[in-house]
Amino acid sequence: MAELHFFTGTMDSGKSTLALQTNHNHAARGRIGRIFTTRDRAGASILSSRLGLTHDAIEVGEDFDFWRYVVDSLTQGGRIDYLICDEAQFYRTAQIDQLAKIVDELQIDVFAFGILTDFRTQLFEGSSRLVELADRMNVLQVEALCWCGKRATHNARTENGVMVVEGEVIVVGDVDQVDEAPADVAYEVLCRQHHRRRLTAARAKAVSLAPEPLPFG
Ligand SMILES: Nc1ncnc2c1ncn2[C@@H]1O[C@H](COP(=O)(O)OP(=O)(O)O)[C@@H](O)[C@H]1O
Ligand SMILES: Cc1cn([C@H]2C[C@H](O)[C@@H](COP(=O)(O)O)O2)c(=O)[nH]c1=O
Repeated sequence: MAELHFFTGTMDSGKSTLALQTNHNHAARGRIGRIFTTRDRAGASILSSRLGLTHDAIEVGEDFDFWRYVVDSLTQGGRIDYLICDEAQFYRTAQIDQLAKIVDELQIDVFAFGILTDFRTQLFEGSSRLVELADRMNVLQVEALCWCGKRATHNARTENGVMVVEGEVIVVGDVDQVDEAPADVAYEVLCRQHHRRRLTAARAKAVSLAPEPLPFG
């Protein structure tokens, strides 16, 4: 039976690496797949991992129709055994619904990868629908760590080095500054406590270096 798999973790937890490994393992056994992504840091129609691997991919635009794409491919004599879908947090609800229909009606495995929540700690549209529909939800085993050493569970956004909790939901960027991001935007993974307190690594360092007040009075 085909299944809809959702692999999730914070930014920098290895999702894109696992997406490429999954594709490699299936392709190595003669299965034929298609790779999709959207708004990858490396640019359009590329799936990139921080380990240096990249692969051509089909760019998923706002109006892309997975069901139509797969049905058209099969009708034209193509073969599809599985789909790899990276940055799935950015997909629309209707697109996740199409992926579920492809699994159920065409018996094609779908492996979706994405972060669960945005910088405000709210579910992304695509991830929310995947949580509702996936046959299996898997949290990445390689843990990204907060600066304090605890498991990172949340993604923080900084502007000019200061953590923010308001703004556009989608801003492509990296845990280090990247060329494509607005000059002042970056991300940092944090544990929940430090996300709640808006305590990034830089702020924690600044606080710890602040001089003790002198014991007057
Ligand atoms: N120089 C490196 N050596 C070993 N592992 C690295 C290196 N750089 C990045 N990584 C690994 O790559 C992971 C990020 O992989 P990636 O697939 O790009 O993450 P995601 O798609 O979840 O954002 C990091 O958590 C780390 O484990
Ligand atoms: C938290 C958050 C992230 N993003 C963007 C930043 C990156 O381009 C991707 C995540 O990619 P990764 O491979 O998992 O590192 O999402 C965003 O647009 N909005 C956010 O709130």
